[in-house]
Amino acid sequence: MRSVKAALVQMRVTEDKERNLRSASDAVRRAADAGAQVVCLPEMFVCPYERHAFLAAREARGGRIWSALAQMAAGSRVVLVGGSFPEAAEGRLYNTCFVFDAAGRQIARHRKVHLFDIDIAGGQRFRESDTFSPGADLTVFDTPLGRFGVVICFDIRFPELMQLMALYGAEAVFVPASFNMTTGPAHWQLLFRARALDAQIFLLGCSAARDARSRYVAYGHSLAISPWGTVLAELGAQPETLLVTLDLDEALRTRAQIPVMAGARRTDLYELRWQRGENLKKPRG
Ligand SMILES: NC(=O)CCC(=O)C(=O)O
Repeated sequence: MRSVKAALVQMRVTEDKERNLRSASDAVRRAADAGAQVVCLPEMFVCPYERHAFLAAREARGGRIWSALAQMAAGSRVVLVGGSFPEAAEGRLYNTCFVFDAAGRQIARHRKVHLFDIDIAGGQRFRESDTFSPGADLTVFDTPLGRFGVVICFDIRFPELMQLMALYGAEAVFVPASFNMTTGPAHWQLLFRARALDAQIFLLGCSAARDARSRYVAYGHSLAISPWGTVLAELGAQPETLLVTLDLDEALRTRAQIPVMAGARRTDLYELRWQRGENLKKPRG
């Protein structure tokens, strides 16, 4: 069995960037001490989920946040899916996740592809595109533990993205996230289970802990779903770290038994294709 121990850090996010970095670093260290090999942080783990906070916390690659993440990975000897932070680049801002190997080297970068613009009558309203530009990459990366993918929060609503990552060999996809109190109770678990089944992969969603005093209230409920659609573990709303062991061969077993992602697709009738595939590893057929 090719097993991987993963940790999802559902941390409390405050206005204080340095305090958030310390909380993240302590949690990564504790997760590594508990045996985690890959650790994921939440979307925007350095600042509250609000436009003014995004602007105040923005930094370039190589800055304080990026360097702190690299140190966390190297110091704890884990693969680190570094949540996300407002990345300043090319005169724009992106909602970006950097991934580091256990030596602290950057091995992937995902800029959120689908920006969170919703307007629900009597419920949550948000316009992420007022602040951020969208990314344009499908992010699949190799580690000594297996081939993984990363998307950010609202990206989970787009089944094509997860299926494409599965075609490009991802066995587990990490999702730094921050759902809210309108769509969280209604859609969070359902979306993760649906996407895990669509793509026949492990899906791991890592949210910030809920803070009822903040303007944007995160749902919490970080969770891990198997390629069979089973909820392996799910947290509540409080700060806590979820530890879960993934049997990566389950993705292959599931595909062999129900060949949705392995042979049964009618590619003579329809096609699933990443338009900018030149930088990606070969798809699995
Ligand atoms: N931060 C986000 O992208 C939130 C996505 C969300 O809440 C949703 O319903 O989708």
